[in-house]
Formats: sequence, C-alpha cells, structure tokens
Amino acid sequence: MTLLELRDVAVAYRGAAGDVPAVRGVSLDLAAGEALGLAGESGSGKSSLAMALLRLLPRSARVTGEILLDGEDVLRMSWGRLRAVRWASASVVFQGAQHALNPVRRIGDQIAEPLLVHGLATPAQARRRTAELLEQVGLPAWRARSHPHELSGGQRQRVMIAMALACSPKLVVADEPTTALDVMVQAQVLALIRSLIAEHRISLIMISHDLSVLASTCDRLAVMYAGRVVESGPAREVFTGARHPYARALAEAFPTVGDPASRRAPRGLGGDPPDPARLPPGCAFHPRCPAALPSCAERDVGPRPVAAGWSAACVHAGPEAADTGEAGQAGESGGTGAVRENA
Ligand SMILES: Nc1ncnc2c1ncn2[C@@H]1O[C@H](COP(=O)(O)OP(=O)(O)OP(=O)(O)O)[C@@H](O)[C@H]1O
Repeated sequence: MTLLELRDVAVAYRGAAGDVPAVRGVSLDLAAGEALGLAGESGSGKSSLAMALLRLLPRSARVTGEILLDGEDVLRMSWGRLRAVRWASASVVFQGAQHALNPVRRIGDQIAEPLLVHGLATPAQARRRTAELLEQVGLPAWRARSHPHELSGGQRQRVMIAMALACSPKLVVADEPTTALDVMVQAQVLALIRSLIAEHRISLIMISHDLSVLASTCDRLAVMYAGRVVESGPAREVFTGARHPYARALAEAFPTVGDPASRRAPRGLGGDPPDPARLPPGCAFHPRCPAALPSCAERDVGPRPVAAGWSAACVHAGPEAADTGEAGQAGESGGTGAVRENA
C-alpha cells in the first residue's frame, strides 16, 4: 500500500535576484513500511524536499506539485489538520537534532511533550509510554529523569528517535541522523533505526550524503543532483550498479559501512555542484560528467527505466541508448567507464 506519493514536487526560494530552484519536478512513491534513502551532495535539495513533506520550510519557500500522505494532499491541508498530521502521522528527526534538546528540561518530559500537546495521553499514560520508548531505543527507563548534558551524543540521538516515535507515526523523516556521531555509535544508531522501522512497520525517509549509510539501512535509494532525482531504485542494485554517472561516482566515494575490509578507493568527482540560480542547460550534471555527449548540453532526458522499480535520468540508461548508438559513442569519446554497458 502506498503511504506517500510525490508528484512533480518543486521547491523554489524567493530571493532578491529571483527564485532559486532547490527541488525540480520530483516524483516518488513510498510504500507502507518501506525505507527510502535520499542521497546527494550538499546543496542537491535533499533537506528542502524532506522538509517540504511536512511544510516545515521557511516562508520564502514556494512548494508546488502534490504531496499525498495517506491520500491527503499535505500542500492543501488547513493548518489545524497539518498540526495533527505532524507527529501523529509523520515526524522528523532533524540534522544535528541531539543539540536541539532543551538543556534545562528532563529527558522524560521532552519525550512526553508531543503526547500531551496532542492530547494523545494522560500524564500517567505519557510517563509509562516514555519508559517504554526509552527501552525501545536501548536506554534504561530511569534516564527519563536525566538532563541532556548527562547523556553522550549517541544517547541524545536515541532520545530524539524516541521522541519521533512517541505518537506512533506512519512515516519518519530522518535528516542526516548519524552524521555527528563517531563511526561505532553511528553503526549502533543505524542498527536501531533499522530494527525499529521493521518492528513497527514505519516508513522511513532517510537523508544522507553517504550512499553506503543509506544502502545499509534502506530498501530503496533516490540520488539527487541539482534538485532532481537522477536515479532511483532498489538500494543494493543502485549502490553496486548505478546507471547514472553521478550516482555511480557517489557510490564509489564512500566505503562500505562497518566493513573496513571492503573499503574501496574513493574516486573524487571533479568540479562543484552548480549554483541552483544558474543551472547549466540540458542535463545539469553534463559539465562534470565523464560520459557526457554533445546532446547532454542541450537536452535533459528525464527518468528512463532500467528495470522494474529502477530508473535513471541519463542518456546512457534505458533501451533508447542502444538504439541510437549513444552508449558506443561514450566509449569512443574516452568515457572513463563510469557508465556501464547498458541494461
Ligand atoms: N532558506 C533558504 N533560502 C534560500 N535558499 C535556500 C534555503 N535553504 C536552502 N537553500 C538553497 O537550496 C538549495 C538546496 O539546499 P538543501 O539544504 O535542500 O540541500 P541539501 O542537499 O539538503 O544540502 P545539505 O546536505 O548541505 O543539507 C541550496 O542551493 C541552498 O543554498
């Protein structure tokens, strides 16, 4: 069953010099209980897209398209309805969120707050639920009486996860939930997230610039570049055999999580991502692409099917490439092998 449907979602920030397009025409589906990883370099639009899902963007942002959560369009909900949906249907673990805890309030009171504010529990029920949530995230119930400074970074991030789960949401959006943590703690928190979403059948959208973190946690991956999803598909297949040259470079830039023996040499990607206010014509990746054809500077081909549930927005992906001989030209023009012979 589909929980979340994005149709042609765009986010633009109004600026003095005109609109800055941060997200451009993204369409994605998320099934109930499914985990989707959103990857891409800094500035590719991951956070803008994720925050648009719950209308958490600043007023300067204009969001268009359709965001259907359980069939209801988030962009057209009243504020009252939106307030009820936040937390109860969908909640967010923000980037660096462990620093967002209130330093002078006890952990337990902060976890219980959404339950009490939304009238979902009496104070006694909220206390019991808080103890249960702490145990679910691997902390003893007595931690409810602690203040944030008494906890490590990893423990604080567990508290944030407990808060996100408090109202039993159907969807959790986690923006770089482990970035600030050291590698061992990162692996533990990822394992916790994996077990919680599986146990409670929660859908997850997890954001990271590290494709290996997402591949180890999520069922599907969507790779963003300059505001567009350039490749989406099954996590393992995209991580090991991405068709879009950018997604491939991103996969090669990160070692496999928790397995130092399988570290692969990171292959740097030359150049910088484009300024969204001055996107290059055609495919926005073409100036950095090792396999670009002359036509890539003129035309953005959009998503092309690679296999069931897998697509890549590249001239080298999909059946048409073989028909036009474009894949062959890439090889002759000295492509680095970043693009595989096509599906
Ligand atoms: N409040 C804002 N006002 C204007 N532009 C913004 C705002 N927030 C983000 N942007 C711009 O939108 C683009 C996408 O930013 P966004 O934060 O969504 O990317 P990201 O992939 O999540 O990056 P990061 O990994 O650094 O968080 C960037 O060019 C950024 O400068």
